[in-house]
Amino acid sequence: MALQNSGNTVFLTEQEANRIRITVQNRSKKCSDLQGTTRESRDFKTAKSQATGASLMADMGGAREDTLPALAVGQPYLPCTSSLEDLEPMALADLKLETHHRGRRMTVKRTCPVVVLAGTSWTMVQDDASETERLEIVLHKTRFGQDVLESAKQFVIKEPYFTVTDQDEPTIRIDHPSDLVVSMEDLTKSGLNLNFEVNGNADDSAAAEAMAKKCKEKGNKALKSQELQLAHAHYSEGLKIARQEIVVKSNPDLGRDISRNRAHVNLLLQQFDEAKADAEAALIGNQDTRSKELDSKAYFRAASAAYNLANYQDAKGYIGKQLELSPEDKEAKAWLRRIESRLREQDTGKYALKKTRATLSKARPRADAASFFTNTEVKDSPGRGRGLFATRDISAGQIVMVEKAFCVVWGFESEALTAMTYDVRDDQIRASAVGLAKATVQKLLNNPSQTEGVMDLYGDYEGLGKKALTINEGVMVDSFQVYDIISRNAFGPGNQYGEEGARNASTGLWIWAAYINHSCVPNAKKEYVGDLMVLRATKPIAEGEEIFHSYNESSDYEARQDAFKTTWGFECECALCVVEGAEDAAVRKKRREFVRHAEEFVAKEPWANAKKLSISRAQRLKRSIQDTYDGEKYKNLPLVGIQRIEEWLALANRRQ
Ligand SMILES: C[S@@+](CC[C@H](N)C(=O)[O-])C[C@H]1O[C@@H](n2cnc3c(N)ncnc32)[C@H](O)[C@@H]1O
Repeated sequence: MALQNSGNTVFLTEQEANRIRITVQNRSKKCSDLQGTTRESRDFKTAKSQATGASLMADMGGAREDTLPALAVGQPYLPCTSSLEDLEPMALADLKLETHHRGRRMTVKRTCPVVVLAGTSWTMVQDDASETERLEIVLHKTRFGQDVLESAKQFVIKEPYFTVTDQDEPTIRIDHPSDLVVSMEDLTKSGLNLNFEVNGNADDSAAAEAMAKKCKEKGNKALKSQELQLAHAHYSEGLKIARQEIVVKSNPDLGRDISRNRAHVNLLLQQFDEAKADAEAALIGNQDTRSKELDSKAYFRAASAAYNLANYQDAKGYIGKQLELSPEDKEAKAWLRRIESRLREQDTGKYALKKTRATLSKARPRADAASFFTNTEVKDSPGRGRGLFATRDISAGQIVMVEKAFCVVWGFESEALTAMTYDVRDDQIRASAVGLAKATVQKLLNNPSQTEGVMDLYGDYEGLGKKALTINEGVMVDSFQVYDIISRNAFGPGNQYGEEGARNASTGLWIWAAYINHSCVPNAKKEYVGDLMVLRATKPIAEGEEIFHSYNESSDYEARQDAFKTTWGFECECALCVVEGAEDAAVRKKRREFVRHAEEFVAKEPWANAKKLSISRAQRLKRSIQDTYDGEKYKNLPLVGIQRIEEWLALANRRQ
């Protein structure tokens, strides 16, 4: 992840790095020693107090505002890809340490309050045989703003992974949120038998209809009190019955009504794929006034879902249909204008960026704008994997591409979290945007149609592959795969709304821009308007030429190479790095010193009221850096070391 835009470079002392490394390596060793060991039965009281003590110790580093929590990226493992009904039940007593219990599932009840820590949440659970164990959810502990473990009392764990914490505490550990199924029955407390017996007689159909109606009413009530998840659960329960043949035959509109209502809840929960499908399933198609009114509502919901999925053409189609049914609907007309603006941006690359910027604030940090990609295409870039290439000539200053972020987590949002991660696979410690990875997983769980776009991005770990895999309980998302992709493809949109530090840097994922490779002599530069990335050409780019931007703008050759190696896993061989790398290390050291003086000067001296004396000093500083460059070798290359002091001089001279 590139944190350079936020100005928050994360430094880790050798001592801290070693502490993280040793903790993780010790745990890995412990885990392999313990593999397959039979679990010891635990008495609830002692287990709970042991776990509490250990977890307090574990969170000490993570709870302080001025430190970054350290997390281990252990050996990744795949999420469960089987439906619940294809898994064999197991009991807590069957657990073996450091084992993934593939092909098994376990139903447990929460028996104590949830302990919520910086990166994890844990609680104690019990099975039917009254055995007790610790259950921990790592990072993905919240969903729809609520702690997952707190949201229910009963859970089904798919293919439980039984391991130990860094403090030697045995625990069932959940890394992939799709491996933890929150019991619907527990949420709705209805105790309904959803597999309604279909005997085809009238009594059965009346009873089934009554049951589905009851679910719908409960859903409506929950929606009214803003309990969205609960409303969704009731509607889903109702739909399971209303979509059974016996009810479809006797009351086809019931399923449509519930679908229409669930479409609304889905929009509020940002589950746009299901919102769209529900809205379509709600369509009646009759020409009476009531049906037209209801269909108009359904089309509006479908349009809203499509808009949020950036399918503006679909959104236009749905709104068009709505306007056929309700030609005077003012809201629909306003939406049509909005959608047409997005289509214009998408097709022409013409934006009202000043106006868009003016609409942004901390309360509304995301831009209402479309992406523009037609000047670019993804192609192979020899030695660099894939890259982005110009499909036409682009002049300097012109827009190359504009992209609305797939996901941004702003520093002031509760999800923002940067952690130091130690990856046992390549022995590297990195500052990772774990908050962004978590938000991305969440977004994919909510909208499986987006999976392929994200999973096709560059990463080292193949995980579940590129396609969304869906089973009865929903889509499966491989969290390790997402972390991997985020660490190679995320950028920082900068501190646009304040409240940002190393621990909570703003970070985002722009899928199309993620195909752009790095060069220290780039031909494009990115800027941000909220979560909109605008990439402009800094020099003329010819059709077919590769687009490059800079992942790290440091003027220090060693620091740059280190960042490329650690964060991005490559060695930069651009023209500038070739010349700089061939220089005597003593020359680079001298330049580094001068640049440091210049940076201190820029930080201390405001250019606005700069006196002649300060300007002369700045000129001297610039010259001293300039003199470290060999004019002949750097003839066509940027002198990156002088850029900051040059900017300062330009501003100060303009004021004179
Ligand atoms: C954001 S992705 C860029 C797209 C990527 N090349 C792909 O195939 O999807 C970042 C990764 O691209 C590769 N990369 C980017 N710039 C490079 C360069 N100048 N030289 C070699 N590899 C580069 C590195 O593997 C890096 O981790």
